[in-house]
Amino acid sequence: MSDGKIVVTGLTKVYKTVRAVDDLSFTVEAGRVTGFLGPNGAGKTTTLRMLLNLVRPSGGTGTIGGQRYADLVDPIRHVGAILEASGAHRGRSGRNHLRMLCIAGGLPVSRADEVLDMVGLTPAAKRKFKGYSLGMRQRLGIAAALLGDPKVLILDEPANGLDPEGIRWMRDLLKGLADEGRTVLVSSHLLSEMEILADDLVIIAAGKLVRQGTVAGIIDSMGAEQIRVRTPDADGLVAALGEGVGVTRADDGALRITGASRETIGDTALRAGVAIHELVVDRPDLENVFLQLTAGKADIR
Ligand SMILES: Nc1ncnc2c1ncn2[C@@H]1O[C@H](COP(=O)(O)OP(=O)(O)OP(=O)(O)O)[C@@H](O)[C@H]1O
Repeated sequence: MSDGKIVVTGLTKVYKTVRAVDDLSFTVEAGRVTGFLGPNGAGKTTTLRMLLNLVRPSGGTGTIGGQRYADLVDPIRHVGAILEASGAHRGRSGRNHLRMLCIAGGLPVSRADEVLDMVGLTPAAKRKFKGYSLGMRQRLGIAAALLGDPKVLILDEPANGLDPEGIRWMRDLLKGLADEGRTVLVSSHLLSEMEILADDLVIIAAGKLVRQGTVAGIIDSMGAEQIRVRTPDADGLVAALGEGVGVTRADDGALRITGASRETIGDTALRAGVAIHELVVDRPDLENVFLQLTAGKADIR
């Protein structure tokens, strides 16, 4: 595999009555965490499964490092994936589960203990899988994905079932893996978490691409930042700010100002002798942007 870039071109999956994925194209760069977002039924899981050769596309292609997954030699050494809360034999220990995967993948069994350590499961290594909590199962899934030290990670809802400490751990782990130059493609419904975790986003709805770009770029594209100001002399402030500044008065009495920075507003108020009781920068958050971009496309098809 030359690089870890994922390229999806015109990917399509038609089930009998449903176009689950519809002429979808996007790219995912190495060295970055890319969030894969979409409402329920948007086609995320189907897309990831097509990339991993688990679902046959009706059209289009998905390649990883320039090759289709099916053509990769030794895929465990190139691509690690979690597609659902990891399954394992209920009576088998986490360590033995991983050792069996090592044997199946032609890896030294000592690798099992290394990845158990990476995901913080060493204390539970000998415990049976049936006694694992959902969060521990997710960690075991990540451990399995990391076995072959892959350049590319494809993770469907990896934070499912994790508690806040587990979510933070996952964030640090995935960011660290991307910093090492790996490609990390991760689907999630946790938008506030994605806003912190991801560098780039691919947003789909009803099987089609809605937006691709950096997190900041996508949020900024949905509207300029606003400054919320409270003052007992709104008219005085508006007059002092002059032309070229957009001001709306919110129901709660605050002014919402666009076209002027907080520094300009503060300095102008000082010069005009206008008291300021509150001055807050309001950026739209990813949740708002996501809901705007996918409005009406959340789809039970
Ligand atoms: N095997 C299948 N047979 C028929 N329809 C399917 C099959 N798998 C998925 N679909 C349909 O394809 C569409 C996309 O499903 P998919 O699971 O890929 O979406 P998703 O974005 O992962 O959704 P969620 O966020 O709810 O997990 C849905 O309408 C779903 O019902």
